[in-house]
Amino acid sequence: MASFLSISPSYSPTPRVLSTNPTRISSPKPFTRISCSSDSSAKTTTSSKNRRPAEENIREEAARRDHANPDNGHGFSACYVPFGAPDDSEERYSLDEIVYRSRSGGLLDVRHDFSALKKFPGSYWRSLFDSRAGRTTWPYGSGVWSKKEWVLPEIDGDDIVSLFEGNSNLFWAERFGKDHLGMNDLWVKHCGISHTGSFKDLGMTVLVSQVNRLRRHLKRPIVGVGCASTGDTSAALSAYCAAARIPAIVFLPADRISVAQLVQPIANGATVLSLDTDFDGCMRLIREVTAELPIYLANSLNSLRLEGQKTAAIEILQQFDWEVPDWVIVPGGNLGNIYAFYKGFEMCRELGLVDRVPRLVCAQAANANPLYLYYKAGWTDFKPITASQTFASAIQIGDPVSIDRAVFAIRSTDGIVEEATEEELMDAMAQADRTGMFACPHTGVALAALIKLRDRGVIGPHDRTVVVSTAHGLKFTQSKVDYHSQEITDMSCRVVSLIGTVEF
Ligand SMILES: Cc1ncc(COP(=O)(O)O)c(C=O)c1O
Ligand SMILES: N[C@@H](CCOP(=O)(O)O)C(=O)O
Repeated sequence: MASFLSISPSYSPTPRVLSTNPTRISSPKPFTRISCSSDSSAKTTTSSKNRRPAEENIREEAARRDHANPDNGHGFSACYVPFGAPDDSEERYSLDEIVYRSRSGGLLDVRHDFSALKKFPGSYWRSLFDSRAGRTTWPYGSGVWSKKEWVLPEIDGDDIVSLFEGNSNLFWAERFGKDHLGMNDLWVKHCGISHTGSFKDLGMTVLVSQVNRLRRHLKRPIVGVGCASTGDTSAALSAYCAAARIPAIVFLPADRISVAQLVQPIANGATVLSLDTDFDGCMRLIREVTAELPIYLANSLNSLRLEGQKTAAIEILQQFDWEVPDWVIVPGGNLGNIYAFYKGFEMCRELGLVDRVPRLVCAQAANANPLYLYYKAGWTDFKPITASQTFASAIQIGDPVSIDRAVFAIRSTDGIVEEATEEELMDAMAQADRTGMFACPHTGVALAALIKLRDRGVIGPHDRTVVVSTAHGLKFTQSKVDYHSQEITDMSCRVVSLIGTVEF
């Protein structure tokens, strides 16, 4: 397999543009990095053992680089449109507007100007993204901002709030695939190896950067950013807001998130409200609060988040050297992420980086399965449910805001929705741990769905399959303690590891 971090030995920040139509793509002069020595605008300095003057930081260096190359924009742009709107829809909003819903009350989507992006062939984008991967150049060292032109093309690098998120591990799950599934090409995309321990960092860097732009640059009177959360969105929001000196407020369902998750926003100095309701109740409340007060909404109802999350899909293709896997399995709750994956894959197809998209599987806990029920009913008559308690507590959601986005993603990829009972997800998680993982229960849901699809022969032994691990197991240790202590009512805990003390 190709290494994700492999940079061509003759690394050049100006990728070679292969074009069959040189007139359309004439001298794109893309993203040139200016070396300090040749840049007359650089400050004079006493020492310059690195590529930039000693007193300059990487943000300032990037600003100088952009200042010296004002044509780097290439006219890339994006705006909000109603979700599913035709290309010529007149309803559209600047990303600098504060708007979460279309005129008819439906979802919004961020739409990029594909005619501008298509001026460059897929080979150009592939080599541009590859040249930036895993480096430390501001802001492209981030896995999200390495795809800046496809994310928020117009934001100034100076407004970006990044903790160099993304570039997460995609590893070959050799033993789990072999021992439990008879598979030889099973992979885990570990989005939980991340700054706050979940994939939410990918979307939050984008949303908080845009808020930073609105506050600093455009002087909008936004007093803070708020979200409802089952524990991961709140952690990511708090971290990015703390990094940017922006106040954050988080609404959490009392007693339904792990201690590790709860302590994250507290440590980051966010205002934490623990409410006597479930996630869906917290979501209703934050929507009311953000409609009334100058507090910006950070949940994935806000389509900006998905622009960051979609980069995990692009990264998977990049890590496979732009080969497309057959299946990608994503645990679903509020259902923004399954659409984000679809969008990332589909953009790569439409812009010529790859020639097809993988089939998507959305995996839900049986105790919180509104999408699964809808799928089983042949997509007729969606009914929100009251989700029951599940060890996969971050997806205990009965009324997902992105239901329409998820249906679109599944239908467009000939996808599947599967569910996992508590016993199935906990056993799958424990089995995975025995093969060297330390999976979270949500990843257990995805693995349990995979086991079922293999048992039914839907996924073949040689199908290249990616399971998306959405959070780090260390955030959910109590579920593992309960399992291995065999303290769970009505669960046989058949993959238990004995816990005991030995006296010497
Ligand atoms: C760890 C984890 N996995 C999966 C999900 C599901 O993602 P989505 O809500 O985008 O469906 C969430 C949050 O909802 C989560 O926190
Ligand atoms: N699991 C999420 C639930 C909220 O989802 P969001 O993507 O709409 O923010 C969480 O961690 O809060």
